[in-house]
Amino acid sequence: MRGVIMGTERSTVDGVIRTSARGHSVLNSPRLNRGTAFTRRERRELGLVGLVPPQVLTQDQQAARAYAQFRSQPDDLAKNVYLTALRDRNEVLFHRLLGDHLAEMLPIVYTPTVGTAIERYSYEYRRPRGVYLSVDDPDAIESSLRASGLGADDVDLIVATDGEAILGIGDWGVGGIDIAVGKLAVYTAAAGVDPARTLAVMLDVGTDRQDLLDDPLYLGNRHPRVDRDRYDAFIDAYVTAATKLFPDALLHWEDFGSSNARRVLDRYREKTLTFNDDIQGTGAVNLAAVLSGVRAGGAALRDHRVVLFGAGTAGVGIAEQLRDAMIADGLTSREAAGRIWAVDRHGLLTDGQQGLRDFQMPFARRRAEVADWRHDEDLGGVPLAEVVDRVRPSVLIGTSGQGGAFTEDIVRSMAAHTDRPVILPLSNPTRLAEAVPADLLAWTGGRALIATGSPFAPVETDGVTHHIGQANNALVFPGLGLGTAVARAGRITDGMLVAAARAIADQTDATAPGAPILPPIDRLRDTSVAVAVAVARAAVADGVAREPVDDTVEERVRAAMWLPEYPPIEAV
Ligand SMILES: NC(=O)C1=CN([C@@H]2O[C@H](COP(=O)(O)OP(=O)(O)OC[C@H]3O[C@@H](n4cnc5c(N)ncnc54)[C@H](O)[C@@H]3O)[C@@H](O)[C@H]2O)C=CC1
Ligand SMILES: CC(=O)C(=O)O
Ligand SMILES: [Mg+2]
Repeated sequence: MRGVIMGTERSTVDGVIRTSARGHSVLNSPRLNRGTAFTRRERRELGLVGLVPPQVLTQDQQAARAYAQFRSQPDDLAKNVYLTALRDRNEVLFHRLLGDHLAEMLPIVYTPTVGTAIERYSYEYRRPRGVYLSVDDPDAIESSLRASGLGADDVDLIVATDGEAILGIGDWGVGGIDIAVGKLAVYTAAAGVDPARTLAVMLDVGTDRQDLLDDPLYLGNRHPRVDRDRYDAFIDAYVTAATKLFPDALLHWEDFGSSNARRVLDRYREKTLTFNDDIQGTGAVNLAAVLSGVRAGGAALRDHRVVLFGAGTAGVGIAEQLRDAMIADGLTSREAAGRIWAVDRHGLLTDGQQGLRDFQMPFARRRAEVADWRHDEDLGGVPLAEVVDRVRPSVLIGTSGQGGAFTEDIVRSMAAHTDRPVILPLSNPTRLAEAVPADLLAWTGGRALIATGSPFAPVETDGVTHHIGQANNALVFPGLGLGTAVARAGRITDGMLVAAARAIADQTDATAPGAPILPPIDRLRDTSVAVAVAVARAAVADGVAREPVDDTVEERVRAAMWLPEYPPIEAV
């Protein structure tokens, strides 16, 4: 725990924090501070007598007061700001509160409210969190990472973003750091990743959002995003420095623009311990939702037809994992790809289509195949409605960031040909969901099996309460990170992702009326344990584990989980 404050160590043997800090230095460190919960002895030894009010509270009392303060905030953004401030004051208490009220608070620290916090970043800014690396100062990358105070053995995980494709809301420049910070909160809440052993990194390469460039309060680099050569050199310098300083850390990439996301992952995935959440995490959670939905519907995965709307980072990541799962289910690679129809901003992906991107090509249909389908001149291709009419899909997935794109006509057309349509409007935040569950259930007579990217309340139809699963990569990445750490895996393999997906699907039984197709958020910790166990085993099977895994793996996973308790603290 060197990153906390000079002169502070947390023993790996007895868990005791030993610190030479005194007085305000202790209170101002969110990792050392426990405010009114410092005991009388601790107050005396740490020079705190007179600096905090006399009463000593338990953590339970502190948590009750903080929860009341949270509840009294006027709106969700204010709640987000409140929790951020709490995290900056007393990190253990923040995680205690989040863990106790996960279903209520996750939408505040994560999607959807984190999207608003990112849009408002330069206005709501109070204090920095994480490391801000600038493309204009590449020589400072290493020293900035060192300035975190963390040493080679101190970091398990770094979440980095360049802020270009935040959720579905686009380029928000430096404000994007809040998605990295939000993901880290989820890692800890869901899988007990020790927050002291993580870092959020903003890779500031500029922004193309003119409003931000014109805004005098904007806090990031005030220039357009740099060209590809400078970009790649900067990313390379970051990876080189991060892997040199923190050789065991998992490098997590979040919310990059689609071509950069793919290129960066492809460049480093074989060389280092790295993972793109939007491609791989989303692919895995979606696979879990489809496996669970398909199981409830009764037909084998290989017999399904999938229409995917929005073939960007997440969409193509999903298509790849579905294709691979269908291959595992007995189809050839060609047959499997043939069961997926991907639609993007110019309609169905077809070969030779203008603007088709490299990573989309494996999912482009032959033009001849759709020659007599209705084309929309303005769109420049076959629209979603026509694709659904022709294909009669049993699975419809949205990763387009286009709120309301799954219209009543489209959904009714789909539902006319399948008993249990699996419909996954995955776009975030909430207003960008391709459809809302209440409509989907109304249009399908309650038959749709639904999961959404952002949380939705249960829906009542014909006396059945339908619980809506949240198909968010939050079901995947925390357990993936934990399992990777327990097995000391050197790489993230496709096998580890499939194992995560299967473990999630096994956590729920969607056959009961109204049951969700994914495990609920309030069981996120158990889900993450199941994912971590499956991931650790898969790491061994794939030959990337440096730690053996045996029957005790679940115990080891649970033992590795950090808990939001105040550890013993001693003045030295
Ligand atoms: N539930 C989850 O776990 C996740 C959800 N997402 C959501 O998926 C959405 C997309 O995210 P990314 O793939 O990272 O972004 P992206 O920008 O890489 O992909 C979006 C794709 O949608 C396409 N598109 C835009 N307008 C369209 C239109 N009118 N019709 C059809 N396609 C259109 C774009 O051309 C692009 O290919 C976001 O809303 C994001 O929040 C992303 C990752 C995880
Ligand atoms: C959940 C997530 O990673 C996204 O919407 O980008
Ligand atoms: Mg994301």
